Amino acid sequence: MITARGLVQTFHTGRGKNAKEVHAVDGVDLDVAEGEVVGFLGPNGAGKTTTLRMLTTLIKPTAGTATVAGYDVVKESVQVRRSIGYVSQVGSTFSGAYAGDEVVDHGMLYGMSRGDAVRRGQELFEQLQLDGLWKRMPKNMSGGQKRRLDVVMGLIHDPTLVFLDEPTTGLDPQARANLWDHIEGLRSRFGATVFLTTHYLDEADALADRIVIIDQGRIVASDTADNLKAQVSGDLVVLEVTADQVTLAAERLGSIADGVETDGRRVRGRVQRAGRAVPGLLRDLGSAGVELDSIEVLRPTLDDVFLTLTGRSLRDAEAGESTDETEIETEEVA
Ligand SMILES: Nc1ncnc2c1ncn2[C@@H]1O[C@H](COP(=O)(O)OP(=O)(O)OP(=O)(O)O)[C@@H](O)[C@H]1O
Repeated sequence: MITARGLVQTFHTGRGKNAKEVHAVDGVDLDVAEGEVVGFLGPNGAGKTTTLRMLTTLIKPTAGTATVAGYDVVKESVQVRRSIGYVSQVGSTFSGAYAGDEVVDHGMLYGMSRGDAVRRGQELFEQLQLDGLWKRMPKNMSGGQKRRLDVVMGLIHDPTLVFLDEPTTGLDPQARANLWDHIEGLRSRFGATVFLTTHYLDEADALADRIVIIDQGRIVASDTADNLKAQVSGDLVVLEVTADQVTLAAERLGSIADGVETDGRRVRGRVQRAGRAVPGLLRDLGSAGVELDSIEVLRPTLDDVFLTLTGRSLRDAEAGESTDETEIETEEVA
């Protein structure tokens, strides 16, 4: 459904001695199969939206090639646009009209008849729990309702491939969970292929069959969440013991764990497949005379994966990015 080879997007910002090249996307290869739900994960400024904008034909790649739904993003951009749904980060509704009218107009832009657009629009309103809001202006909707309306706009023409750019950013937890259900339904009910960007780890974890991680314009990993976690981290085992047993506990944990650290009465270390290793560890601790106050086993998170791959945590990576933003003067390519 999506194939990209060596995709590059270089922005030129500033003028004169302030001129600067921003390598927003720096050689991205992607393969997304039909029916897959792929989560495109990375910190702010990693290049997610720029990649998406190239794949949805909104900007031309500086270099590299991509086909989407079988069409070349540069030479056959019209066909690409007809084949995809796109829910942008900023949303696509114009707040001065009724929601239903906007949706119908949008469908007609894709060549649907008014009758079909109304029928499909009403169906989607119902499925996305927007019933009763057909004659409401988007500006009078809640954030969650507006976001779901964006999703309706992206789906009105029944695309088999849907791009969602940070679909749940800014939503409260309940609205997020609700939208997750709908995104899951895109595949289960409509058989759609879904490519979504996010910087929420739990979102990628919950929704995606496969996670592609991008950092500084380059893909640093691509696999299922489970495989990514299994490859890089091991589970974190945390023991709590009395102060006089910390050294002994650390020594015993050290026999099966990497990177053992102590912190007050806590001893922690990373253990491969802790589920299998912990019973033996408990016996070992028992025979060494260590009495445990508690033991906790924490499965690795995608943040651990990111940390292992890049040496930074996703949150730190984001904090580091924000100062850059103000310097940038926009100069789009296409
Ligand atoms: N039109 C533009 N002109 C100049 N620089 C740009 C432009 N668009 C994006 N950039 C820069 O390119 C880099 C990648 O931006 P992009 O929006 O693709 O990141 P992102 O991963 O989608 O981030 P976010 O999660 O914040 O949306 C950033 O450094 C950004 O500031």
